[in-house]
Amino acid sequence: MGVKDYLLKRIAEVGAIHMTLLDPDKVTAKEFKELALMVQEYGSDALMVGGSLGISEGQLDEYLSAVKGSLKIPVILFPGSVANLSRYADAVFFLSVLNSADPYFIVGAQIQASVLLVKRFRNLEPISLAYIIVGDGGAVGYVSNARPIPYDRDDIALAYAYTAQLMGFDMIYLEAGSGAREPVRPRMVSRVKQLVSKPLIVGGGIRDPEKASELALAGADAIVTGTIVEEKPELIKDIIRAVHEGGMTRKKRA
Ligand SMILES: CC(C)=CCC/C(C)=C/CC/C(C)=C/CC/C(C)=C/COP(=O)(O)OP(=O)(O)O
Ligand SMILES: O=P(O)(O)OC[C@@H](O)CO
Ligand SMILES: [Mg+2]
Repeated sequence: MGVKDYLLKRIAEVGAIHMTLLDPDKVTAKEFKELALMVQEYGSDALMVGGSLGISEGQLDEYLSAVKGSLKIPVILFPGSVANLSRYADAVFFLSVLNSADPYFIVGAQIQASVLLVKRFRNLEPISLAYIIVGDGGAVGYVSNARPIPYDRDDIALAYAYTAQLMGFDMIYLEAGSGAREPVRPRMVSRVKQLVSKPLIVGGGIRDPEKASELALAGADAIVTGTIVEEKPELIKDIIRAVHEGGMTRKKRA
């Protein structure tokens, strides 16, 4: 089974899945492996690997080849640039920053990456992703020259998300930015989810089980946490459980 189908299957089973984002720029290769195995043990459904700045192709190969074979959950690249590809991953989020003001981040980097995927990385499964930056925006908002959607403008988020669905993206990601002071608001998530049927990923600034559960209940199909596992790994077990419980509760209500 491909990675996209696996994610869809897990979403159907548990209502909402958890994905852990590890940034090779922030941890050593040894810590990377320990954290990846730890989140797998606690039930995280997939590992995303990326960062906005500071990762080289050689570093990705080194970190990922060291976990290949010992991880059962899929490794999905979350590239901050065309250089962030590695044959040791299972899939790549083929992302487009829909609300960037610079066409390079909407389609320019992607045409460069597409050639590499055909010529050098045939084993990577591309999963197209509409990446919509909200609120704080974090490093990714700055680097991709995004015009972040204000936290309270559900109507604009909805317009972007529905556009993404019409354009045929596999998945939609509402991103407040890594380490955001405030995550995307549950009301925005629930309004987008009411209209859009594509899997909805939510991330940025989610630091506790309560917020994770609230967003899963509001309609997030996948919750991403990154910074918390680097800073307070002891919290991750409860966050993963909260996502799955929130997802199951929403599924029962539906
Ligand atoms: C489609 C392919 C293969 C490449 C293009 C990739 C593009 C357009 C990237 C531009 C947008 C960008 C910078 C995305 C970064 C996504 C990401 C890894 C976010 C998480 O990083 P952060 O955590 O925000 O940043 P830190 O480095 O501060 O942790
Ligand atoms: O690091 P955090 O704040 O968990 O954000 C994760 C992810 O949404 C960033 O791309
Ligand atoms: Mg980060």
